[in-house]
Amino acid sequence: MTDKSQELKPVSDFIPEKAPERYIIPMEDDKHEIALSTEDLQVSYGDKLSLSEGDLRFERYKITSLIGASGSGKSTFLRSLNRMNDGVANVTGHIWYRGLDINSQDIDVYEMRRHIGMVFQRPNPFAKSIYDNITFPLTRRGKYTKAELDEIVETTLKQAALWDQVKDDLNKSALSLSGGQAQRLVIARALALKPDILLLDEPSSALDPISSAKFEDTLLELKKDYTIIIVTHNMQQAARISDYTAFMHQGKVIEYDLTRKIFTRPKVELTNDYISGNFG
Ligand SMILES: Nc1ncnc2c1ncn2[C@@H]1O[C@H](COP(=O)(O)OP(=O)(O)OP(=O)(O)O)[C@@H](O)[C@H]1O
Repeated sequence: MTDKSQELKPVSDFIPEKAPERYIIPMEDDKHEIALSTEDLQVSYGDKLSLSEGDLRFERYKITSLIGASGSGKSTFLRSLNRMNDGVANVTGHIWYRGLDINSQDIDVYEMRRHIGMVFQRPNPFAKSIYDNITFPLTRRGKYTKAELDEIVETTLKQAALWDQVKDDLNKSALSLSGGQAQRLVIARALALKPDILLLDEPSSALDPISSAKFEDTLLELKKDYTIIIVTHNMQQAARISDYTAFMHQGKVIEYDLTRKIFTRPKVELTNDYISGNFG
């Protein structure tokens, strides 16, 4: 397998030649870096087109929320961004990341996923110790000393705001953690691969309000170093944590703007209807 990461250009060097005009992030100055962008993205499950006109640009070190009613295509969009729909759906169009179209056939998908990590709705720790949950994906593909692994475990658990709670129990089974702790462990596991971008699919829907609030604090802390794209049904959450929000409806991005604009003065009536609770 070729190591495509060799060819990745610094994000700052990359300005898509053919940037989709329709949903370009509303830039208020010219200091915005684009971490990832999609162009003409379409996703079909069999004959059914579930995502079209998915042209978005995601800004680096920001949180972007994807909101919309059930079945509007949010997860379909998100999962396509790191090729989780391979073998499940037909995904056409381009996903630009550091100058590469990562939707093309010759991409090393596993390597790409080290750069673009994903956390699912239900925390899915492995039936292993807390320590091994973080180190297992690393040692499968590379060589690390014990000291290096110790360091990674401590750093990522601190980043995910879990270290203080588990530092004396690293050999305990991850299955003994609470839902909120397990979700933070899964985040730590994703961070251990040092991704650029974190894709989160309704990551706090299974959490109680206190765990969810802590989780939001963790995300706000993480955005200093990571670009985060999150699917959420919780509009208060989108309004609290995200810089940008895309509203989706029936497989299309209807409106994409700064979060404060989407939630205070959306341009499209349908967006207004959705955020006012008139449907969904
Ligand atoms: N694996 C699949 N096979 C067939 N159809 C699918 C599959 N996954 C999603 N779909 C269809 O694609 C459309 C979009 O679904 P998707 O899960 O992306 O929506 P969503 O906005 O994330 O919904 P929710 O908020 O309920 O998770 C739906 O009509 C759904 O039935």
